[in-house]
Amino acid sequence: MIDKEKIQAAIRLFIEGIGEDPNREGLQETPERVAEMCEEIFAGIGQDSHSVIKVLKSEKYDEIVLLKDIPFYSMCEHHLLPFSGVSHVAYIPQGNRVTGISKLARVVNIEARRPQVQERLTTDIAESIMKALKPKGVLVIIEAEHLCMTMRGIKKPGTKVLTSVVRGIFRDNPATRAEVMALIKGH
Ligand SMILES: Nc1nc2c(ncn2[C@@H]2O[C@H](COP(=O)(O)OP(=O)(O)OP(=O)(O)O)[C@@H](O)[C@H]2O)c(=O)[nH]1
Ligand SMILES: [Zn+2]
Repeated sequence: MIDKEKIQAAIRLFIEGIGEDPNREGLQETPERVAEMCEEIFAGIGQDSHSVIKVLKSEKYDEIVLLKDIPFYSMCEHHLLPFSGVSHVAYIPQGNRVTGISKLARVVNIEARRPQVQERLTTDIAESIMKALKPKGVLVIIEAEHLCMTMRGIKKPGTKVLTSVVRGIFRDNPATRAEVMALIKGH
């Protein structure tokens, strides 16, 4: 649960810490705004993403399902700066255990809306789907740009970080993996 009062007190101190005046007109309501914002951007803390996945009982399908280019925003846990980009999520159902496509994007949102590192975000999305659907395989790829690498520090704008987590048949069968990679690349 987000403690808005704590966040507001912290932001007031933070404003003082950077040498600004928390009572200056433009900053007066900032602690409240940041607390409101945190409720949204950290909404995934404490949520079990696998519990949003429900099996659509009437569906009969056991081929690749791919959601491509799902946009996401997350917060780097080292610097509390955003990293964002797109994720691609694919799975192959087992025993017709298909879920609603929006649920996969919901899993991405829940896992992204916490302090994160990209590797853990990628792994947690894949494991959540494995846990809920027990599919033949899962593949998650994330392409992201990290503000902590672009606006500060090493300052390399345009650098993309790619991570992939591959489970089940996508790992064991190169032809199946090649098929989904071709779909992701748009062939
Ligand atoms: N593996 C991984 N590293 C990340 C991610 N986001 C940020 N980092 C890195 O976390 C590291 C933290 O390193 P530190 O040396 O403790 O922090 P720092 O002195 O601010 O590092 P610099 O960014 O190099 O200036 C940096 O190399 C960041 O680039 C991520 O999602 N995954
Ligand atoms: Zn960072």
